[in-house]
Amino acid sequence: MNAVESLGPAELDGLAADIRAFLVDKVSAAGGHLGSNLGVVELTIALHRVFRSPHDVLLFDTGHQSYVHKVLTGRAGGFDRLRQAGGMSGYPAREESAHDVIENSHASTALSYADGVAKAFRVRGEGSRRVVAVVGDGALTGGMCWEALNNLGASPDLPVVVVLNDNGRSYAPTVGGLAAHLDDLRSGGGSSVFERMGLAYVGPVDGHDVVALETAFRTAASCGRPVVVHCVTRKGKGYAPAENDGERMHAVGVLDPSTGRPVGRGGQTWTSVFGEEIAAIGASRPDVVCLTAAMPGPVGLGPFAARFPDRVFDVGIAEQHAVTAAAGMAMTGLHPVVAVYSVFLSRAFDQVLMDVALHGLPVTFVLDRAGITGPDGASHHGMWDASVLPVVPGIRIGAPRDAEALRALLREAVEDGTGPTVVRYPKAAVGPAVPAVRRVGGVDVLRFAPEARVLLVGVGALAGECLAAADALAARGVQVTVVDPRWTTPLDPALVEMAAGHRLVVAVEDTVAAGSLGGRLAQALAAAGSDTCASTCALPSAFVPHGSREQLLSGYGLDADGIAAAVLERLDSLGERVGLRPVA
Ligand SMILES: Cc1ncc(C[n+]2csc(CCOP(=O)(O)OP(=O)(O)O)c2C)c(N)n1
Ligand SMILES: CC(=O)[C@@H](O)[C@H](O)COP(=O)(O)O
Ligand SMILES: [Mg+2]
Repeated sequence: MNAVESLGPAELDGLAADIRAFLVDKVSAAGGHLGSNLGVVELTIALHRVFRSPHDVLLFDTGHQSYVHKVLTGRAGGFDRLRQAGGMSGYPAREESAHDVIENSHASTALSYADGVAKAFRVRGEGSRRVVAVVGDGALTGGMCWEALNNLGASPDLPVVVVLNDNGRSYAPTVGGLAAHLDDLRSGGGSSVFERMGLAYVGPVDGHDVVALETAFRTAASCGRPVVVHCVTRKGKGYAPAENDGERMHAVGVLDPSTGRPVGRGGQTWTSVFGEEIAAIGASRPDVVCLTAAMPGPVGLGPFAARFPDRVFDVGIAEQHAVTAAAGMAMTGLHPVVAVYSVFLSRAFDQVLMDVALHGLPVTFVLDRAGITGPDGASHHGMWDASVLPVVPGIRIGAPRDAEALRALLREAVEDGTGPTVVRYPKAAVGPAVPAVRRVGGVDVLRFAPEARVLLVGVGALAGECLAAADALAARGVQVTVVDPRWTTPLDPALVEMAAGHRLVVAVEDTVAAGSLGGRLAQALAAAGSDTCASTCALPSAFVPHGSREQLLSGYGLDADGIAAAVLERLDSLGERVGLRPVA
């Protein structure tokens, strides 16, 4: 018997209140997902009273709403270091507990996992084990959910319980026909789409009444076939600052719990610079429209939406649809800007390749949270796009080093009518302006040392670290020229020519080394017969854990000290480290 099974109704109410207070206390201190977890307190308590985790398998779609599950499975102590390096993950983590299954924080996957796990139990003769998938109304707007529902509807003997956590919103209110249907169901209207597809339907259920939830879950558990339990909840329940917040405090930084106000954050971010500039562009370019996958606020489309509400399209958590709908818009004379987090574009690679690039369509992808993001861990770092997308024929990828460069690259991107363009930047405050001393071809020279035998190629936001590294190296007698390629794909011939004039070129990139600019530069130098040694300071093809962006970048040598050390090491290996002045 687990900790919650034996509790009576009064004790259950007390437990729910205690958990809510605990969540506000811990998440306001560490940052994390607050509104979503406040909304699933009773739901998760009821789950653990009815189902025997881990014998029965509990799956959380997206996983950002699994904090209560972690409390109920013995991990309350982990919240003091939530999402910190070496601390507890903000998502289910298999190494943390046998109760955790899905580590991927990308939405709309849990029903497919459920279909697979349940079919595997049947094949293995373990058909008595129930499979429960908790999915939000936002995640349910994702196409994979409907692929899974289609299969579940064809498998009447699978004991899968789909717990639909319907709070009516992702960050913003959930959009589309599904939202209208769920509204109908909430008001008791007609048969559900789920029943029409072959699943059973239980609900709507008050998602904050543990007894009602238990009854519904027991009914569902006993029907031995795929069933949807439609739970109606409130995001942010029990904490007024969350309940009154425009995004219900979906994802927060450190807060003052008494007021809900952010503590210590502020300053210009890449996102805010984008938001201002795209709104300015929209004023002079009526053909520019913007698309978001349920994240208008987080990607910075607020200013554009305020000025041009008819030119912003929130498609729900449906990146594949966003990209191909944008292709349709581009085919029809518009210039769409698809604003998504870098890592979420991964699931729409085919759409970028075959719906946009194959047709040479002018779609601009603005990828926020590119590179190491930090606290959201392995399935959130935007470390793949700049290494995967360069294979797309005709694509151009730009990485700004400062706010002015972002504005310029964005304008160049929306001016380009020949094919897909990408502008990518990290989850960080925008650093100080980094002026160029001159431009050669498309390449900005940031620091020129006439006798330099070393060329540092600083990509995007890491250009500042490269300048600091060059200072450190100069103090030790190693002269370095530093450049910013601006557009990292396609490779600028001026960059190749510049690199060929040096003994060593090191590209510094917030992306996976395989497919990086440094790798492509090495290939181009070899093809040109150059004996320049080309190298890259980048990320490994690995799943990088959570931590702060600064810590993780430093750990991978992507800060000034690490870059300087890498240059010295490579010079050493080339026998070029003569006459080195000792560190002062
Ligand atoms: C593929 C993908 N796109 C976007 C996101 C960002 N994201 C995280 S949670 C969320 C909203 C989820 O809404 P819902 O499923 O209703 O859960 P709730 O927070 O309301 O409980 C979004 C858009 C994501 N995790 N995965
Ligand atoms: C779970 C999810 O994908 C988002 O909520 C994400 O965690 C938000 O990330 P930011 O906090 O970087 O906006
Ligand atoms: Mg929701």
